[in-house]
Amino acid sequence: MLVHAAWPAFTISIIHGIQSKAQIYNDPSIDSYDQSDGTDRNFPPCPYAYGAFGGGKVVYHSDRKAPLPVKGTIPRVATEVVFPAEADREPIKAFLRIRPDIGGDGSERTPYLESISDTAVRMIDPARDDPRGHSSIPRFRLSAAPISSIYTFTYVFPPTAQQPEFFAKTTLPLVRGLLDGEDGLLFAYGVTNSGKTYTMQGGSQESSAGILPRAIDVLFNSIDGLQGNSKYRPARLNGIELSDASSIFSRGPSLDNFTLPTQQPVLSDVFAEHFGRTAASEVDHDPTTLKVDRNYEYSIWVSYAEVYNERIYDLLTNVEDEGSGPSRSQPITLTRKALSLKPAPPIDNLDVDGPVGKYISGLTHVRVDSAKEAKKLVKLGQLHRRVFGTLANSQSSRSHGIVTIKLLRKHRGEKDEPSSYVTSRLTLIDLAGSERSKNTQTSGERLKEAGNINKSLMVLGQCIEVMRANQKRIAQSLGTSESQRSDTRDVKKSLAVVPFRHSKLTEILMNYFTGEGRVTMIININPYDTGFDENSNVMKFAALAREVSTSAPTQRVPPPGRAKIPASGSTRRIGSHHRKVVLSASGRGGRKTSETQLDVVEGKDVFAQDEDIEDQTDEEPLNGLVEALFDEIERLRLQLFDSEMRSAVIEAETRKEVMREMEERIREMEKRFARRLMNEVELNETRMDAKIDMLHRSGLMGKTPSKVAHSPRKSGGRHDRVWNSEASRMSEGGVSSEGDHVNDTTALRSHSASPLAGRAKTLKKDIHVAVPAGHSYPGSHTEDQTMMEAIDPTSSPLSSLEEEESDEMEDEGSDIAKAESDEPDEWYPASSQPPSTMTITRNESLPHLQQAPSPIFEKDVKAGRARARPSVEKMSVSELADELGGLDLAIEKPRQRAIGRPTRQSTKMSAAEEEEDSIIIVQNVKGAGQKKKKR
Ligand SMILES: Nc1ncnc2c1ncn2[C@@H]1O[C@H](COP(=O)(O)OP(=O)(O)OP(=O)(O)O)[C@@H](O)[C@H]1O
Repeated sequence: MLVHAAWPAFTISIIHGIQSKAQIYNDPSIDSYDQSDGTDRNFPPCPYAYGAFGGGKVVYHSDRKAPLPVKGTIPRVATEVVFPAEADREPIKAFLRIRPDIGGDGSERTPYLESISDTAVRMIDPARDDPRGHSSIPRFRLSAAPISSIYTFTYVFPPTAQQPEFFAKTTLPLVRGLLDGEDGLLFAYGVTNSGKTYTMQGGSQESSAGILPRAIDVLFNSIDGLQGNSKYRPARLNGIELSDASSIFSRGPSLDNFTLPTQQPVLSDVFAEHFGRTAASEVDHDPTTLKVDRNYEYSIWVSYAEVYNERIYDLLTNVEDEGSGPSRSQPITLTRKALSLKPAPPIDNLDVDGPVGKYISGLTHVRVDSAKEAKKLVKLGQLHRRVFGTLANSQSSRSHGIVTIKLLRKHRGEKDEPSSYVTSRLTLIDLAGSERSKNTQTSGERLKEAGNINKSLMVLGQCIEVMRANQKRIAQSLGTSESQRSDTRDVKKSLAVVPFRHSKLTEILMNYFTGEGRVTMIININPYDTGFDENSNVMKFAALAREVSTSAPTQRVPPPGRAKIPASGSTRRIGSHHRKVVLSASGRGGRKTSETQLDVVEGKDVFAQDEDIEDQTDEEPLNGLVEALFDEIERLRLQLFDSEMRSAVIEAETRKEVMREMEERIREMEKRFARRLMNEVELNETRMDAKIDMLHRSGLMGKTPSKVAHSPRKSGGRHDRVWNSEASRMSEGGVSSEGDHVNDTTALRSHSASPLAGRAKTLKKDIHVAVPAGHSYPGSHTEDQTMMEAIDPTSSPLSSLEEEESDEMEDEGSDIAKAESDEPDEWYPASSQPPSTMTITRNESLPHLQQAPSPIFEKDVKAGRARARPSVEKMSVSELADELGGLDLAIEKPRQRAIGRPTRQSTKMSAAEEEEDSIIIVQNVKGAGQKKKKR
């Protein structure tokens, strides 16, 4: 409401507009409506509510005698008043044009946008793709835009689309409308370098003429031979005025009226260069001809304005230089005037009630009699745009270029008076790049310029958003069900005010959105070297705009009588703004030939006309608060950019650091695993040795040490040496017959056969204690100690080694370690019956071991060289061999597993099996397949 109070004139006019429409609904003659015909019910379009809604025919009935209907009741009435059908409202058309890759480096780049149909595209954030090709892994993104989105358009033009095809689909219908007396607006929206200017003007190659020169061609083709010689010219928005003979731009061909600044060397260089060169596209001629009513005579007028830094300038006026220096080194002062916007008088547009929009006061309209002239004029405007531009020698457009083609039409049979003329206009706008200031690396004057570009485009987006919301609300109030329906008059009163007045651009465009006219939007996208975020914003803008409808134009009829408006008046200067522009001219081959500094004086309301001065209400400054808010938005935007940059830097550094740490840890893990693998291999070998020892001791101890010693696998090994020394000791002392029934503790130690025994030290001890009682081995463990080592898995060297490894892995938080620890630690198959407690039964013989003669000594036994113990004799050699085979297998298993992935399971399984073979274990069976957790 604060905002409303700030713009009384504007708000009042808006309210007035709404009221004037509302009067229709309040009119007792239109007191009810009927839906009995089954058509969709719709209110006529209200230009101030900016409401377009639904489709279908609207039929209002009238009965003057009947009272105003109570909300919700729909009495049937007699008289029928037909308002513009819903079909007369049409949504803004949005065409997408994808720019081809013109990188020039020959490398094929993949666009982040792909067409999925003629009307839809999918946009996928390239940042989603990991540089290593893991596209499914999303990287950290700063962007708030969704990773992948689908956008729909009226039509999508692929990069291969050619200019003629593009023109025919997008602009030709608007040209058709212009010839029929309808208004049309087309604007190109997109970030810098996306192809807006190429689309509008064209390129330098053959057949690359843009939609503007093609539209001019089609117009002149169509009215060929029907051009009139009128004394009137277009004025304001849709009005006409008498041409003033004194006005240099009153008649065409007006190009002759322009003087090139030949006195200024640099300017003349630039102008000559520009005018002297003819691009291939300029000779293009679109042959399309549209059918027109040949009973009319036509005249075409062209104007070219630019909105730069929230000021409007005429690009079709002579460049005026004041006090330019005598030499090239001194800056040339160029002056140009900023034009003001004025509300168009109702007489200019009788199609709508109340104010219909604003026009650029004092804008030059030049009559053109041929396509060639018109194109030259546009070229001149382009040149002025360049000369006055901030980036004078850049191809980038930092202003919004607005070309308006007006067509005056008069029936041949009518008198040459204002009331006989109908004006229609087609406005083509090449908007400045929509990217944010961060990409333009601007500062000072350019920052302001970028801020103003942002502002005007932002306001355009806001207007579209508000219009869309208003239209939605009106559509809802006309809901199909009784419960949804509400009084549209109330809804319209509460509609939000569309902020057209917040920028010059939207003020100029206002009439197209609120009055009649077709609006076409071209979205230019460069999916190769333009930011994803920027293009996402462009796409969102297009998606919003597509939901807005405008009043379809109706063919205008001449007004009953036009007020005579004076052609021109005196001028006066109000204010000015100085700006420095460096201009350089380049010779052939793009070589810079001359450069000079221009002092551009941009007057605010310079040379305002008398009539304008009288009507200064329009130029009241905007509410200070609104301006301050815009400044604040810009400041916050810059702050946001700064913090985004800082975050990006921090993120990059953090990533690097984390990467370094990870690499370091992976290297350490590799080393640790290699070490562990080696340990496993060594352990397995040692375990094998222990097995062989056991076998010898159980059967043929002392008889064939040399055979074992000569085993090729173990020859010369550490174990052999131990074995030999033990064998010799045993042969010296002899093995007592009691040796068959060894002391239980001794048996436990010597046959514990745990893989832990594989450790050489332990093995030595075991072997040593196997000697008859009374012999001791220096430094040996006590029997009890050894027993505890044998039965306690945690005290074994292997277990401690595993513990150590496991702890290391867990400490590292390694996935591998976790995965391993998550696996069942020890699964005992049903047959193995896991021991829940293990007790050693003392004073029992070990028949199994005693009866197992080694196949290694089988030959000796047979040959009588070795004497088997009595108990051994009871067992056949083949039975023993079977047993051994089983033992071998039990040993082999963990060896194989150790190579793949050493686990505690494999080690303990083998240990358990060995224990079964070597000692008698009383097992308390808990159940088959029971999982024994290590921790
Ligand atoms: N469809 C196309 N085919 C071939 N070249 C193209 C096409 N669209 C654009 N280009 C080329 O891409 C470049 C940039 O295009 P253009 O100048 O039209 O971008 P822009 O959006 O107008 O940029 P700015 O907003 O800075 O003015 C130009 O060299 C132009 O010739």
